[in-house]
Amino acid sequence: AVFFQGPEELPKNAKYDFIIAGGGTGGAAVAGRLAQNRKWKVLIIEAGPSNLNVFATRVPGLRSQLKSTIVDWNYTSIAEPGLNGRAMGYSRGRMLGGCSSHNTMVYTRGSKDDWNMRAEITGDRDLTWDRMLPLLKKAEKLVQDSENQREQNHIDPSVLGHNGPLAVTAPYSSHPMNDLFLQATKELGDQFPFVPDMNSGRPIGISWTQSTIDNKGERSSSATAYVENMSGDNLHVLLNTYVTRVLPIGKGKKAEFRGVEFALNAQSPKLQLEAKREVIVAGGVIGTPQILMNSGIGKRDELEALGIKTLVDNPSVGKNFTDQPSSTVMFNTTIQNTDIDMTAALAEWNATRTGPMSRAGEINMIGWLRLPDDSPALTQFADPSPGKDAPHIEMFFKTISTQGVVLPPGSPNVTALQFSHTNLHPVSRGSVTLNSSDPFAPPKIDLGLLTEDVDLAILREGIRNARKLFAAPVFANSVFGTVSPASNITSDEDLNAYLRGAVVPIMHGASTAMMSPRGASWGVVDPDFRVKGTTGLRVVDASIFPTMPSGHTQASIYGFAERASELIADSCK
Ligand SMILES: Cc1cc2nc3c(=O)[nH]c(=O)nc-3n(C[C@H](O)[C@H](O)[C@H](O)COP(=O)(O)OP(=O)(O)OC[C@H]3O[C@@H](n4cnc5c(N)ncnc54)[C@H](O)[C@@H]3O)c2cc1C
Repeated sequence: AVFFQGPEELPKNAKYDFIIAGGGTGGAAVAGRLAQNRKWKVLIIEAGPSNLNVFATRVPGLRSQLKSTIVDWNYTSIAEPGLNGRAMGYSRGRMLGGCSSHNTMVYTRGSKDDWNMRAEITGDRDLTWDRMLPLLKKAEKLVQDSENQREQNHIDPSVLGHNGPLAVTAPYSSHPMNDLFLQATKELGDQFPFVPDMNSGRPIGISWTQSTIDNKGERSSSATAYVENMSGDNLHVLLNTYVTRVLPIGKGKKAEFRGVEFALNAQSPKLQLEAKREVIVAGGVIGTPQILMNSGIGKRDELEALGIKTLVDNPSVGKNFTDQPSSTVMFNTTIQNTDIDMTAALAEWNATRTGPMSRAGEINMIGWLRLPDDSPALTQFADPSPGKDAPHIEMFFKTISTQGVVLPPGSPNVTALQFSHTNLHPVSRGSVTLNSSDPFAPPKIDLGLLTEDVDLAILREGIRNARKLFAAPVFANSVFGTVSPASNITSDEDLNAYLRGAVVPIMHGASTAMMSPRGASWGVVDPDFRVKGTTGLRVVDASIFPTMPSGHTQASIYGFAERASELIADSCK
């Protein structure tokens, strides 16, 4: 690819077939695929810098150092009514690769039911698990970890793709917790069976974690996979440049939005370019609705109240914001801690690309819980999961440490097994709306978390079931009661109070430009990713998700990006 550090460097009279607004996970993936046709000139316009000079994006173990830096948008939500009025920090990557350049790298395709439900909601049979599988595999490249450890029984090699650009592996440490979990799967096999490969379509139980890390112990992102690895000089990347609007060209019946307006910053002049074929908006769950609304595509009365002329009246833009509510649960434990000597670990990574810095964590197992049918959450409320192959809760085991444990003053130090405990299929919805007609002004973000009682009920049952998991015989002498929530917090009322004070968004925001059937009176894009009521304009990122996956979001985005790339290429034949 050819990089430009700002609009002044862009060649005069440059002409592009496709312009991608936002070079994040979806945007860089679709750009890289389109640019494989060397006859097409493709331009990415990305608000942030290149990933290439950001050291911490390369080192898996340094990922948490990227949050709240200049390569993060550092959004803040409103005071959330469901979270005791707490305003939440909301991290989004602001560099080439977007969130895939700074996320935790967990790679989860979700369950078969997720994709089948997406097909049902959108009326597009091509989104079923069976039909999406070849596209997911097209993105993936199963690699051995950088320590060349045997992956037998950690990954089923027949499940993942082998020839795609995105490296996926299951690196592991020698921490004793991994074996303890395997023993627990034998003792509690009914509810927590061992899952040989969590990406095989039914992630229910305990499995080895798969990560987007390559064989050299470095992060694999949409930037490294699709821009660095595969592109030629027909892919141009305009960095540090903010897309303010997409613009209609001509005066057809359906507005042809092939124009893009952009600027270095709020003080600099706005420039325009016209794509010969299409504009693809990929600004992510917040950036995409913001760009659409600034362009006059949104709910008429909301836009007009800000003085923005409505070009396409679509009340769904920015609505349906969905994220998975999560709280850190902690169990008191005497198992060996996972603390590492950062300096030594970094020296090891620099020398040999091995050790703790080459992994996303020291505990390498992940837990997926499907609540039993007679669980109070499912007898009181309609089951929000897409089907019996889908878990309700994810337990992402993070650390065993005294660090991060917050107890009342004067309490003795406690070493805690800490994990994020996440409701994968929330029913609560939030929104992204504009605060002003200034395209640079951060939008108003309402996460909407825990505004529906069923979401609390699922989390409560998740905690109760986690307590059952750690009551397995194998943990009898090493894992004791929960310290967060405290062991005496057991009633619905007490758990609700705890959760409202503890839940945070897991940062998997989606669905603010949701895909719906062609002709539907709701939704923002058709199943071919085209923005309803327009031509020449598509959206490819997490904002189009019809539903959340039973897991993390990046794999779904790569799958959608692969599909969009094929549809776009087909429509240009
Ligand atoms: C801290 C964190 C940890 C996570 N961990 C995981 C994980 O382990 N596994 C997983 O699967 N998912 C994880 N996720 C979620 C996942 O990474 C995201 O859902 C996904 O990468 C989002 O992809 P996207 O294409 O929708 O948007 P993004 O990747 O956010 O891309 C949007 C891009 O558009 C750019 N942009 C926005 N507005 C403009 C504008 N006006 N002009 C120009 N450019 C613009 C942004 O800078 C960005 O590069 C995590 C997310 C976070 C924040």
